[in-house]
Parts: sequence; C-alpha cells; structure tokens
Amino acid sequence: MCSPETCDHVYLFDNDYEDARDIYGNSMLGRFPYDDKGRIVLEEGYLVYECNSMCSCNKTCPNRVLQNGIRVKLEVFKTDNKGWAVRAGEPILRGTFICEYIGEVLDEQEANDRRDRYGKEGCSYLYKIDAHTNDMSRMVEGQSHYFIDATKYGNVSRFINHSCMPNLANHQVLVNSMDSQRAHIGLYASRDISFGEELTYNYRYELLPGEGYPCHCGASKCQGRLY
Ligand SMILES: C[S@@+](CC[C@H](N)C(=O)[O-])C[C@H]1O[C@@H](n2cnc3c(N)ncnc32)[C@H](O)[C@@H]1O
Repeated sequence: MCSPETCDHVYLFDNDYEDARDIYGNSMLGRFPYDDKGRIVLEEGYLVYECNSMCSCNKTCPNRVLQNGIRVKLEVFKTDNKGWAVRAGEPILRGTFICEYIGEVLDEQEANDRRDRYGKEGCSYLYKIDAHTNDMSRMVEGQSHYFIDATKYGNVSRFINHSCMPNLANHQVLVNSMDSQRAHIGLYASRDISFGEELTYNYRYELLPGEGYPCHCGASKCQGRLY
C-alpha cells in the first residue's frame, strides 16, 4: 500500500502550492489529499492527485477514492420547484467522496455551440472543468477550457442541484492523466450530512445582467438567483 513516505509516483503537496500554503501553512506538505479512511482533507477547489497505474498499491489504497466509484447510498427524488434532486440514503461524514461529475468532455467551441443549440433553459448540465479552481497559480493565461456535458450521457451527479449554502465541495482529480484542464470532477461532503438531506453544491454561475434565473435553494443566505 502506498503512503506519502513510500509513494514516489504521486504528486504530493509542495512549495508550488502557493495559494494552498496561505491556507494550510506547511501542514499539507508531503501528505496525501485523503486521510487514512479515504476522506478528503483539502478545502474546496484544490487539485487532488490519486495513486495510479504507476503505483505499486491496489484499489484498497486510501489514495484511490474517486477511481473506485460511488460508495454511499444516494436517492434521486422529485422536488416541488427545482425538478429532480439527490438526497443522502444514509448519514454521510464530512470529506466522504459522493460521486464524479460524468458526461461528454467538450472543448470551449463545442460547448458554446451546444449552449446555443440547447437554448438558455436547456444548458443546465454543462460543467466547466476549472469553474471551482482555487489554486490560481496553476492557471495559465489563454489556456483552453473544457466542459463536461451531462445532457445525454451522465450519472446521478447530473441531478444534484445548486445551493448558496451547499453541503458538497468540488475538486479536480487527476488519476492517470496529469492534464488538469481535463481532470475528473469529484464531489465530496463538505460537512456531516444527515440521512434524507438533499445534496447540493454551489454552481458558481456568473450572475448575468437582467432578471436571471430564480434560485430556490431555500438557504438563509441565498443570493436569490442561479445566474
Ligand atoms: C444539473 S441540473 C440539476 C438537476 C435538475 N433539477 C433536473 O431536474 O434534472 C441543473 C438545473 O436544475 C435546476 N436547479 C438546480 N438548482 C436549482 C436551484 N437552487 N433553484 C432553482 N433551480 C435549480 C435548474 O433548472 C438548473 O438549470
């Protein structure tokens, strides 16, 4: 089994993580992003490197989480005002991996074409891969952006709604490819979640001029609009 001391294939936190260092000091240096139970220990938006085919460990390694798929009970249900939604089918502890946002991977041109084709109301399953990136030191000016489109192909993640006070956090996760622009997107519990509670993340859509689209998240600090 890999450990931060023995695994020399996986990128551990180092001095390049300038933004992360501001938050964590040196506490994350040389550590895996998961604890020994496989629960994420990073704040939202930081890049996760999982063990991969170059490592000598197997799938029980605590640094192989997203790649092992969904391990918690999830239920899809119908809401009164937001369409379909997802809730916890069991109590879930903070840091637990929930699911990966899956769909067709598109470049920016194809995403824009589809957005026009779907119309404003219909483009609700497009996820911009770097929309939740916190580590700005990795962002390169002029770099192309990629999108995941779960309109036609996807999994349970496509039914997870937005909340202005969410209980899930988003991370870009690298397994075999080291290209962060095409990272996997992992959703993790950002706090303990009770049985039956709706699962939500913050879509972080840009607020457009005009009326926009009303948010029905019901949070006490709701910003009132989705975009
Ligand atoms: C990724 S889908 C989520 C699943 C969707 N509810 C469904 O029935 O398929 C995103 C769409 O769900 C709706 N939605 C998600 N969160 C919402 C919220 N807080 N308030 C209102 N509508 C929301 C919006 O129509 C949005 O475009």
